[in-house]
Amino acid sequence: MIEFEDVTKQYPDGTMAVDSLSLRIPSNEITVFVGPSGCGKTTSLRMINRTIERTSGRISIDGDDINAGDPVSLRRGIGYVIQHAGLFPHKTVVDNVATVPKLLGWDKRKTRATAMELLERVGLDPKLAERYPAQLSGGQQQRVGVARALAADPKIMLMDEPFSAVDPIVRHQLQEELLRLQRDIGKTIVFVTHDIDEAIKLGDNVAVLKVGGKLAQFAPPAELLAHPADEFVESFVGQDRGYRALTFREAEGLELAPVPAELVVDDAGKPTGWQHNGEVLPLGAVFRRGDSLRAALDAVLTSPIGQGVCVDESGKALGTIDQAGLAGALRS
Ligand SMILES: Nc1ncnc2c1ncn2[C@@H]1O[C@H](COP(=O)(O)OP(=O)(O)OP(=O)(O)O)[C@@H](O)[C@H]1O
Repeated sequence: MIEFEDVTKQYPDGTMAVDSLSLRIPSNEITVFVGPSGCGKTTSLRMINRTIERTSGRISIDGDDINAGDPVSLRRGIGYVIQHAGLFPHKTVVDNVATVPKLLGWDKRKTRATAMELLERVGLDPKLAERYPAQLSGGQQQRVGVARALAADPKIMLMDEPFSAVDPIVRHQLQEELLRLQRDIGKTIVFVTHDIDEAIKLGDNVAVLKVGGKLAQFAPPAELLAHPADEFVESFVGQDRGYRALTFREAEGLELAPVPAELVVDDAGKPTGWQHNGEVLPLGAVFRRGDSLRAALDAVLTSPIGQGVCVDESGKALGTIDQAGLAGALRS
């Protein structure tokens, strides 16, 4: 656990960047700092690896004050990923990833094997290993940045707007991959973003900060959406928070109607489209039992006849739900 106790950062020009911040960041989970520009997210993050020193208060990792030891050994246990990846332009991809293991004096073969394994883990083709950063796309560079931060197997990863500089589709992929990776590696991740959707998607817990570096709310995303602590949080999470909250409600309990005759299925029972007025219309999105109500709503909205199809793990149609059925579930 990383604990902030009454932590303040005032820059020499008098700017109060972080004001009496107290919170507990649980181990092996993703905690997101979110808030408008200038609210002190980056300052809070960088105080954890002491690239910015706090003015007062205490920050501890598993009970030990981070100021007790020297910053260099502190940083050895903390990976750091930044916007634009911050890769060394004159080093190849594999050498970028191997930076910290080399500094730690690992033998060459182990270093290279670890670097190659990590590239694969973050979804990069090993063929890219000998390229230079400028020869990669923005999304690929970010993946290398994540691999580099993981190279020395740190317990903690600090990520400062790591996906902000890439287009929305790549950003979505990187978010999905971070969640997949986290299921395997279970690091303590502290992630900074100004994007509330990203915070809600990635965070096990979300800290909403206000300008002046004050903590407005610290809660799991579902709680933030259902019970914003004040008007600031309410306006920050947005007017469509009710819709977003559907992400956290499962489609498990929906009462499905039997598969209708108009649904076209293949030999394996997988739906392929809708028979309607003599033509076959596209299917639209489908959802699974374990998906969220948001996925079920999406299936209803994208179906050409307003019927969302629920499928099992093998993709076989189980039944359907329409707007009325969904509305009933939303009210309950
Ligand atoms: N070195 C510095 N000297 C003086 N003020 C600073 C310094 N660095 C940051 N600040 C100020 O501290 C406040 C918090 O900055 P910080 O970078 O932590 O915010 P942020 O929430 O990460 O912002 P953004 O989303 O725009 O990156 C801002 O008012 C900023 O201008």
